[in-house]
Amino acid sequence: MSTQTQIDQLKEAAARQAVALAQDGMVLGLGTGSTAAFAVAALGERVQAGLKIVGVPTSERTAQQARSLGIPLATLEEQPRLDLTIDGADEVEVESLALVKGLGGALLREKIVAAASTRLVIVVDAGKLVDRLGSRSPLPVEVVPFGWRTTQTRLQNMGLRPTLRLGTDGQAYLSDGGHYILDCATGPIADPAGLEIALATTIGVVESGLFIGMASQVIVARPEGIQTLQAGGEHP
Ligand SMILES: O=C(CO)[C@H](O)[C@H](O)COP(=O)(O)O
Repeated sequence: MSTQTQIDQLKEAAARQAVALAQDGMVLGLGTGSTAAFAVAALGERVQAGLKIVGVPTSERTAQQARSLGIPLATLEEQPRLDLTIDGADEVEVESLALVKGLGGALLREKIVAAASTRLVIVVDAGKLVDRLGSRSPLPVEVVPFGWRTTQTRLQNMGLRPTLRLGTDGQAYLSDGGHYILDCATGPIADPAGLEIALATTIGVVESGLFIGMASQVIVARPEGIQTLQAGGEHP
């Protein structure tokens, strides 16, 4: 079996554990990415078996998958409070459960949905765990297309190394919101909360992939078993 197949099996098992938290009557945020897709698939099975929930998708991609599985969907306007969101992440800082998200391109909608959720449960494989955010992944920053090079220069002046994300067609990648993404090499980030505030007040920036103080629980797929990290300490 290839390593990738093994990682996928572990991610699927961890995603199923997250989906086991869903209960009748809940409004659920549906994340985006390959791990979140395993969770949506498992949720689809539970809905087909009779679970009564409503999902709020974080991307057009996830909405399409959920619809194909018969998961009832709502907008945030229809369901402004969510009980639980299940999503993936690109990096998890072990001590704080701060996250980098957005390599899948859905960071803005993911952050809006996460902020409306009572609980945000993140599912990752162990390779995503880091001591400091920025150690293994670039930090995606969603920006307005108009004047994006001036925004890029502002980010460079903050010490980041931003590169415009391209789509498979070689053109600038467009998020569901019609924005560009600048993937910023940062190196280990000493003060993620400070950087998030600095980015939020940078002209041209729509949102950053820093999710600080949002995750309530991280379910980690490890070859030796599934581990749950809770905000405030590991779960037995
Ligand atoms: O933030 C995301 C999408 O915007 C994804 O959750 C993140 O990129 C992880 O994706 P994957 O599970 O495919 O590794």
